[in-house]
Amino acid sequence: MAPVIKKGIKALVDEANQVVREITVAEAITLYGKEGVQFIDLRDIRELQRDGVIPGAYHCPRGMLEFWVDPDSPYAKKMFQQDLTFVLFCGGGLRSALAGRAVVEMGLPDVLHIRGGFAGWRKGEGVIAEYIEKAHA
Ligand SMILES: O=S(=O)([O-])[S-]
Repeated sequence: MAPVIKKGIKALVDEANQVVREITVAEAITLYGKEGVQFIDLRDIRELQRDGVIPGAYHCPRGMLEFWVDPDSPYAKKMFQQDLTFVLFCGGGLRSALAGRAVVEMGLPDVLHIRGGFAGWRKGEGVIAEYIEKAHA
């Protein structure tokens, strides 16, 4: 028998959106490129390769976010130890809600996420570019 899911994705995302501020694509476009604002791309690498990227966004796969944010983690990244407004996005705005909630609860002070994610950004004619593989030295 299939397990009974007591709290589904809709409830989880709705709850997350009470904790992390969701912004529209139009708001995100006005923030894009501003000093002190860093876009964070939570999508899987295959999504970047297939759909393209927002230039300047920092790629942090969803599964690594909490580990990269916590300075005490062995995987901590300097990117998240800065006083920045972090604008999270994923493919459609669901993963970024859950991710945003997690890092707000961890103590990151200034976190937003984009409603509709990359798909919404593209529809709203936000800047996108082809993904370019980084050369590894
Ligand atoms: O998390 S998602 O909205 O990209 S399916």
